[in-house]
Order: sequence, then C-alpha cells, then structure tokens
Amino acid sequence: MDLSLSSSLSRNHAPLYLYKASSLPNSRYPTRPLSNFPNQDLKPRISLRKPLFLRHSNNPIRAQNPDQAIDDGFFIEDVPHLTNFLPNLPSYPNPLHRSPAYAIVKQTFVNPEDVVAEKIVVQKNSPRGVHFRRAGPRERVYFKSEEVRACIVTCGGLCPGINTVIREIVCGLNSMYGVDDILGIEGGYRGFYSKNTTQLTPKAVNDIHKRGGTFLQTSRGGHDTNKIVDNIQDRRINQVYIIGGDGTQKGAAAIYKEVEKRGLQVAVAGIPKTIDNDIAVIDKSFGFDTAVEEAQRAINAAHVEVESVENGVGIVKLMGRYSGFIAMFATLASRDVDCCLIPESPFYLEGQGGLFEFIEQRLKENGHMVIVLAEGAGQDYVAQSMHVVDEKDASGNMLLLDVGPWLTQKIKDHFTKIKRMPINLKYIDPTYMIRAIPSNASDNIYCTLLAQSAVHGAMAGYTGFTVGPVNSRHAYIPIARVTETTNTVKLTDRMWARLLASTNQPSFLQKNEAMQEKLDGKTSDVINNTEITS
Ligand SMILES: Nc1ncnc2c1ncn2[C@@H]1O[C@H](COP(=O)(O)OP(=O)(O)OP(=O)(O)O)[C@@H](O)[C@H]1O
Ligand SMILES: O=P(O)(O)OC[C@H]1O[C@](O)(CO)[C@@H](O)[C@@H]1O
Ligand SMILES: [Mg+2]
Repeated sequence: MDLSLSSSLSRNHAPLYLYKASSLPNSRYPTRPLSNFPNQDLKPRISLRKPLFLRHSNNPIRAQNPDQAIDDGFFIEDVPHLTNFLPNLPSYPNPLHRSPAYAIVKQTFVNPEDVVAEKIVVQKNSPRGVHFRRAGPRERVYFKSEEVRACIVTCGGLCPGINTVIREIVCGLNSMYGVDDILGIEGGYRGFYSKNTTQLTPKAVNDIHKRGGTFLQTSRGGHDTNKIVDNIQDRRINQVYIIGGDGTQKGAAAIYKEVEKRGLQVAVAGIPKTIDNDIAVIDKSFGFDTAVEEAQRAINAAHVEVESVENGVGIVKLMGRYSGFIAMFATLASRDVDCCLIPESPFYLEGQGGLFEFIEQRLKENGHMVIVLAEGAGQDYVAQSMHVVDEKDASGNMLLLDVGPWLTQKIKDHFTKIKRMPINLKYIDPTYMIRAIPSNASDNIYCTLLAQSAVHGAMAGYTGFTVGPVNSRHAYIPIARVTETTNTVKLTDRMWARLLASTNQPSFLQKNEAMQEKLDGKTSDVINNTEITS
C-alpha cells in the first residue's frame, strides 16, 4: 500500500483542494474539478485520501479501496495557494530549519496532511465531516526572506489585543523568517491610498502590546478594492496582513480576488477581530475574554451601588450588536446579575412574565437587582416607541438605537408613576471601556498564535485565508466561511439554559412564541398588542 505521498504533497498544495463538498447535505461548497488546479498529475484524489482514511480506519478491506474512503464523508474546505494561479512559482526551504529555537522541536513543520475537524463531537457512525487545513509552518516557503515586503492594516472597531497581533506579526516575520521590510498602513483600508506608510520594526512595536487601541489607527468605510490593489502593486507589497471583523474580512476577500485576477504574487491573510465574538467557525475571537473580564468591574460597581440603597436597580449596558456573547458571559461569570437581555432573545416589559413583573418580584425578595443589557437587545421594541430614521456608519452598518436610556426611563416611569413604588436606578454604560484596554495574559498568548499562524500561512504561499482556532487547533479557513454567517447566541444551546438557570430570569418565550405565531398568521388576535408595543 502506498503511503509515501507526503513529499509530493509538500511540494505542491493543489491536492487538498479536492474535497467532495457537493455531496454534503446543504453544502455551499461545490466540488472543484481537477482541471481547475495546477499539477493535476499528482492524482491527489487517490493519494491523499488513502492515508487520511487509513489513519482512521480499522477495516483493512475498506482501506484498500480509496474510493470508499471518499464515501466516508470526509471533506476539506481548503484555502487558495499562490501556485493556483502562478503554477511555476519557486519554493525554498523554510528558514526555521536553521532556527536554534526550533532545533530540538520534535515536529517543527506541520504534516501536509494535517487537518482540523470542524465538529469535534460526532457519533460512531456519522460521516467524518468538514475539515480545515491545520495552521503552522511548512517545510517549504514561497518567498525568499529578503524579497518579502509585508504590510499590516487594522480596520473596524477596537478590540483588546490588536496591538499584540501587530507586534507578533512584525516579530514573527522578523525572528522566524528574517523579514525586515514591514509596512504599517495607517487608518484602515483608506490608508492604502490616502496616507504614507510607516516602517514597522521589532523595536518600534516592542511595547505596543501593553497599550489598548491600535498602533496603526483604524477606520470604517473607504474600501476601494482597485485603489487598494493598485497601491499594493505600486509599493511592491507581497504579503498583506489584514486585522478586522466581518466587514474587514469581506474586504480582504475582495482584495485577494483582485490580486488573483491580476496574477500578483501577493499573499492575503486575514486575522479575525471582533469584540462581539460574532465571527463564525472560530472558537472565540481575541480580546473577548479581556472584555468580559473588564465588564465584571462595571457589574460589580452596579451591584455595590444597588445593594447599598433601598429598591436599587442597576443597569449595565455592554457591547454586542447582533450577538449577546459579552452580556451572556459577563452575566455567567459574575453571579450578581439578575437578568441578562440580549439581541437574540426578544423581551417584553409589561404583563405576566414580563420584565416589570420580574423586577418587582426581585426587589421584594432581595431589595435590589442588576440587569445586564446588550446594546443590540430590544431594538425592534425601542423602534416602536420612538421616531426612527435609519442611520448607518461609514461601513454601512446600521446604527443602533440606544436601548440603555430607553429602558432606564421605561423602568423609572413604570415604578414611580404607575406602581408608586420609589426605586433607586443606577445606569452604567461602560461600552467603550471594555474594548479600549490592553489584552489580558491569555488573550496575549492567543494573539501571538494568531499572528504566527498568519505569518506561517503567508510564507507557505497560502492566500485568501483567515486564521483562527477551530476546536482549539489553529486552522486556515476560507474567508467566505467566516463571513457568510454570523455567530450568535443559540437560545436552544445549553449555555443559554445555564444562564437562565443561574439568574432565574423569565425566558420571555411565552410571549415571543405567541408573537411569532401571530407573525406567522397562525393566530388572529390572541395577543394584546398594545401591551407588547407600549
Ligand atoms: N462587503 C464589503 N466589501 C468590502 N469591504 C468591506 C465590506 N464590508 C465592510 N468593508 C470594509 O471593511 C472595513 C471594516 O468594516 P466594518 O466597519 O464593518 O468593521 P468590521 O471589520 O466588521 O469590524 P467590527 O464590526 O468588529 O468593528 C471598512 O473599511 C469597510 O469599508
Ligand atoms: O462606535 P464604533 O467605533 O463604530 O463601534 C461600535 C460597534 O463596534 C462593535 O464593538 C463591534 O462591531 C459593536 O459592538 C459596536 O456597536
Ligand atoms: Mg462588523
């Protein structure tokens, strides 16, 4: 049985494109024909699958037939490689071969067959499922160190750890690959064509991980693919590191496509950044833990304030446009929170099972309560009670209505005017404080791994990819996979149940279900609509 394909695979990266995604149920990734890829003489369909299959098979009969391995339901969603459109690109031994730091490492280079499973929990007989290429250094690289001219850009909102990622890209490129031509693009995407660049050296970025924000500045809007790629060409940049959220990654995909269209030897690597933790596929976004930790300070303050007065009600507003992860995790971590309101779980104020009833009950029981409110919670509800003009930011993101003051006023009015029950309401809005701080120790390490994975990937000639941990293993993920959906809190998952169990707050499900039925036209006028919209 031929298991000796590693060397041919490490020479060329086309084989792993051959996945069989079209046969996956609801697959969005059609199988790409062999003829789309260079070096098709390697016959990867058979060679690759044999050992991958064999590693997991105890059945020698099935293992002898590689086609049966394909039926095992094993798929790879791979990332592009420069040799796809530049088939004659030379490769070189990875300089890490000579690195004293890696001298006694058991396996410096990632096995070309290593993949990371998207789903870690499977059943005995379930298909093996979707996999991504494992991140890490490769035996051969597609850039000579002295010919690399890299650039780094940061876009979108802030997040703890951006500076650590910048620092570690610069230091990683320099210390592992001997690259010393690294440009900082200032002020986000528009910086490519409207600003001068700054030279980034290990010395220049040495201390920046201790600061919040972005050393390179950021912006929203201003993505002009042609102008950006013109500039990349004019400046002879051949590695582009792009740090940003979902919008930024869409921009990175557009840049990659244009680079490919022009046939440029430019590796485009995306590093996902979002304080909201709303990026799909990856386990968690960097800076998220730091933000949750910082949110504890605001929650603690609210708790101290409200337990020191009679009928104290504390409201803490946290970030989270469409995903309530920060609010959910901050609530779970704190244990001082009585109610957590997130965008995914519409709430209502009045009537049975509503928020007012719950507040009254908690005040009677404990004399105080704390509410954590994600900024995107109850947006439809708020919109119903105020005149709304749709406003967007420079990137086209809808600007949210400020649910914090709205809810504060609603609660005050209800208890003082209607219930005649004096309450002490303290509203805390630490919105920007939780994302403007430096990353904590574990986020720093996470950022380092992200940066190094991106550097290894670009040096190895991969392009149009995003890096990130999938089930704790860093992987190269096609950009479209992380931008086509958004990660949101699943109300049907056990984590939300844990939260409900810890706060004992209403689930608001009864009314929501009734509302949904009404929207679906299943019921006529069962619901008192004025109650819901007031
Ligand atoms: N569909 C798109 N195609 C190309 N560029 C885009 C697209 N969407 C957004 N961008 C660009 O990406 C940059 C950042 O986008 P945006 O402001 O939405 O932030 P983000 O990256 O999503 O980060 P976050 O939402 O976490 O703050 C902007 O310069 C914007 O012009
Ligand atoms: O005020 P800015 O900088 O536009 O950012 C606010 C938004 O950025 C985020 O932090 C990330 O998308 C959101 O939670 C928030 O709504
Ligand atoms: Mg975004």
